[in-house]
Amino acid sequence: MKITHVATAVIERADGQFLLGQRAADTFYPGYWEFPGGKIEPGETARGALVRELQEELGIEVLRADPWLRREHVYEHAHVYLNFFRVRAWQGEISNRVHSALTWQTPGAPTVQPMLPANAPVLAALALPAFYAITHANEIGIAAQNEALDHALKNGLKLVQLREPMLAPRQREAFVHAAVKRCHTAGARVLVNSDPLLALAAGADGVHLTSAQLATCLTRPEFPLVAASCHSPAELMRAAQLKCDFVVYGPIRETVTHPGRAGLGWETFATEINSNLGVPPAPTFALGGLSPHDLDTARACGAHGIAAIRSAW
Ligand SMILES: Nc1nc2c([nH]c(=O)n2[C@H]2C[C@H](O)[C@@H](COP(=O)(O)OP(=O)(O)OP(=O)(O)O)O2)c(=O)[nH]1
Repeated sequence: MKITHVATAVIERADGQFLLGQRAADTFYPGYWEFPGGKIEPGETARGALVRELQEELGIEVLRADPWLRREHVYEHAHVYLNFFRVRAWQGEISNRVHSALTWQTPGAPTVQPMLPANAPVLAALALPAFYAITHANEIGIAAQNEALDHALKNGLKLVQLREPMLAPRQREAFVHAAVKRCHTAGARVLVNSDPLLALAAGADGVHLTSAQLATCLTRPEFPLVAASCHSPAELMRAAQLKCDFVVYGPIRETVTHPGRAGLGWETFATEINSNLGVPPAPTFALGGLSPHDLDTARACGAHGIAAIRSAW
């Protein structure tokens, strides 16, 4: 079946809610909810199609569209390749011109059903926050890390990686058990770096695989969340094949943790995460010498968000 290329928009208001439209009666999957967008016409870029579709469907002019996820799905009627953009800036009032209804929804808590089948992973990705904080108790000490973690959780941190390969096993175990409780009490999700058994024992939400583990892991570990560290397009592809929920990719800049490893820079980062791997990559957090100030640049390059060790605490 020939592939139909589609451009789709996650249109987001300043309060974080995003827009869904209900497919009209005369379409495939009538009554199903979808992101606004449509087929890319011959000669059009994905971005060009997005701008045109949002004008036609909603009467708005897109001011900025950041590339985000790609998804491939085979329906009975079509084999689609969806190019998702995040749209946070537009001009004009949204008006409903083609859908049965429009609704604003909260990431992670949609209240409408059914969704188009291709979109389940997209909705899961939308529920991931833009910032992924990584611990380094081995460097700053366990007490200081606990204090910093509590402070960050109080300020809204929602996704944490406990990355403590250098702590002695007993200390690491105690730190991880306590940190998982701290995160859950604050409503944050938490992954344990490289140790599925400890992640399971501590009740963590998932495991974060090192790139070496990614290379040898044959099936997706059984956790609600599985993430991986990637440093090349081949590793991005492997993570996508394993159905990782997200990856971190870098380093963007040279870091204290990896001295001598030159930074990729934003241009290479953008080229590599947007390259055609044969399989669309998982949502990607940029990593390596970054702070929340870099979020805007990361998003313009196609990242989901930013991951950080030092600037997180
Ligand atoms: N707009 C949109 N389409 C999606 C999403 N998810 C998803 O699988 N699709 C699929 C459904 C369609 O097969 C295709 C979108 O093309 P479309 O909306 O222009 O096409 P259509 O077949 O509904 O209508 P038409 O242009 O043939 O009249 O992509 C989504 O979130 N939004």
